[in-house]
Amino acid sequence: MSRRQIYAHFDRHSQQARQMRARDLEAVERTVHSESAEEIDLGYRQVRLAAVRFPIFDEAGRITALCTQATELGRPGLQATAPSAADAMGRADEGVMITDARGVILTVNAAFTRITGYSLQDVAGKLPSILQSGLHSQEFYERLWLSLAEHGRWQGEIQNRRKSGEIFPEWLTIYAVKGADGEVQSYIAIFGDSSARQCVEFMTMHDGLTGLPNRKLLMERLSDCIADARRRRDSLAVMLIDLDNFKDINDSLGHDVGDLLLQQVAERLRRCLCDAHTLARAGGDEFAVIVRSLTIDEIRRLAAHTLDYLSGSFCIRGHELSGAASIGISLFPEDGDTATGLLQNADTALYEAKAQGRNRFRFFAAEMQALVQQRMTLEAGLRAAIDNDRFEVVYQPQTALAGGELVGAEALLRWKDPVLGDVPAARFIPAAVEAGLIVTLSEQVLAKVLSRIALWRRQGLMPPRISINVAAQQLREPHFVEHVCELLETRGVPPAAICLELTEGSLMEDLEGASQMLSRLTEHGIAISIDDFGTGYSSLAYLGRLPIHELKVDQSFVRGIAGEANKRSIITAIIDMAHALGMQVLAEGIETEDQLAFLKDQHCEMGQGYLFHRPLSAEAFERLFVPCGGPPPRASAPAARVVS
Ligand SMILES: Nc1nc2c(ncn2[C@@H]2O[C@H](COP(=O)(O)OP(=O)(O)OP(=O)(O)O)[C@@H](O)[C@H]2O)c(=O)[nH]1
Repeated sequence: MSRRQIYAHFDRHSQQARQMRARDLEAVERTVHSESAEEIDLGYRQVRLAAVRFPIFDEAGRITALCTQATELGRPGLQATAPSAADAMGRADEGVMITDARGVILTVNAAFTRITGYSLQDVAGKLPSILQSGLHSQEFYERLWLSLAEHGRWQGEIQNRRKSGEIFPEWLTIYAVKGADGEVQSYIAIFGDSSARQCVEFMTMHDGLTGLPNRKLLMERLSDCIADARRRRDSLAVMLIDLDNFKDINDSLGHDVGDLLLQQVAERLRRCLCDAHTLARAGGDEFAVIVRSLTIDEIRRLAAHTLDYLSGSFCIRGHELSGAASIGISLFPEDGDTATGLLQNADTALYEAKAQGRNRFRFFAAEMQALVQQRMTLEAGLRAAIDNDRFEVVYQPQTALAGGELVGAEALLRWKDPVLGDVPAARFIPAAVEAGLIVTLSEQVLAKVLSRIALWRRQGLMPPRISINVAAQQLREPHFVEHVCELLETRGVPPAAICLELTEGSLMEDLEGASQMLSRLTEHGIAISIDDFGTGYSSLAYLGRLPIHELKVDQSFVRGIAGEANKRSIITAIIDMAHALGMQVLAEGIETEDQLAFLKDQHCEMGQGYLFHRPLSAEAFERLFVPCGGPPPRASAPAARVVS
């Protein structure tokens, strides 16, 4: 190619680029779609195109992109005539419908027939309402027509009905085509499911993981449904479905497995809820359902059915996982008449369902708001108390029943909040569990107690063995044993100086895992005590297999010593069996001489309670220590016996 030919080649292309750009700019400036017939010289052949340009708008009505769809019309010479609109429409992938200014359908293209099932003969002369699904409110259509009148276009997702009766979502753009006099001459509606534009729009309105409508689309649909329910005086409810303890699955098996579970849950929900209800992913592990035209009883049954349906296990990468969930429900109009209000109150009801133990549904009730508010205040207070180290550890002494000497103490938490005042442990511990703060809090206490023991030892004092409570959630931490050992080592505290107290329930959650963990703790020389013994359902046969040093008889039994023969029998049985298994027994909540006498009679080794001491501050407690040189307190744990 000569230099002149090369220049000519580039000239031709830059000229074509300028022409195309001019057409793009024109479509952008006019903010309407435009159609044109174009010829492109590819150098090796001429191409004739029917091009349609669509501006793509953001929510504020600004143009964010321009989409050009061009269809080759054939080589010049093969097709001598200029492309007609019908020709371009016939080749388009998207459904196209053209109406006159009154909305009467003039023509449709082949893609329209493919998507809707209606031929041109079926719809010519009819109104587009032939496609209506009945799922949109009057207000929805009013907004559509208003937008067409004001801006000359409308764009959005619409649920339409095919000739077969099936309802389908489509991304629709309608243009009002005006004549020179400014009057609307016709409307062009373009819809389909194969263009990049629709794909982009779909992505902004749908959740990428599950393909469900996202929160944005949920809010739009909910607003439409509210308007529709108001107009038709129909019922409407919002169900918020949140998976229970989903975080544990992410934490233990990884986000990938969590993602797969979310996808399968979405699929199961799709199957469980028929098309009449709109399902969306509201965010995280939360799904929302817009329930239309059901009575309260029907909604109740739907919620119970949904929980049932989800609670069947899911098999993901070889793991059997639970899809158990909680549901909060709000009703229109009594619980709110806006999308935001209904969702907020469904969320409050959901919070209540979680607080009451999960795997249940709750309808919103006005009094829940106060409860939720209280819990949120408590949770915020807890977070601040943890951050600002506002918890005080007090020590309740433990006494040998036979000789009366000090043998240990249980570290107990006290919280005096600047706003909430004294908050009892029975209130803040469950709240910390509920808020997912119990592990952080327990670790803080452990570190605090070990630092105090280290300080006493540095001061030459000889503290007795200190018992520290361990939460069930801590046992699930994979590096719990290492963490405890590291804390002991860095503070220079011997393992025998502490005893870890666990509840029966926390062991029974995963007996195998707990057994391994306890073995490792005792191998390091740490004593183990079972708290609140007798209140759970664990059998001594199970516990006998675990390396446990001590059983604590729950104070409810001790309180019953005076008047309830069965409580006395239970205590006797616990003590006898514990001794047979090589464990010592400590009775909690001893308040009277009679209780003490009975327990001594049964050879219960130790006790704690107001009869001996109330919980004491660290300073008051240390005054009980035996001075150096005196008889040493029993700081070392008795050997645990494992019965196989
Ligand atoms: N795998 C995965 N996890 C997500 C996704 N979005 C949010 N999450 C996680 O989902 C969890 C949801 O938190 P919560 O609902 O408070 O936790 P939960 O364990 O289910 O607790 P409850 O709802 O109180 O039973 C968080 O740990 C998020 O990190 C996602 O797309 N994929």
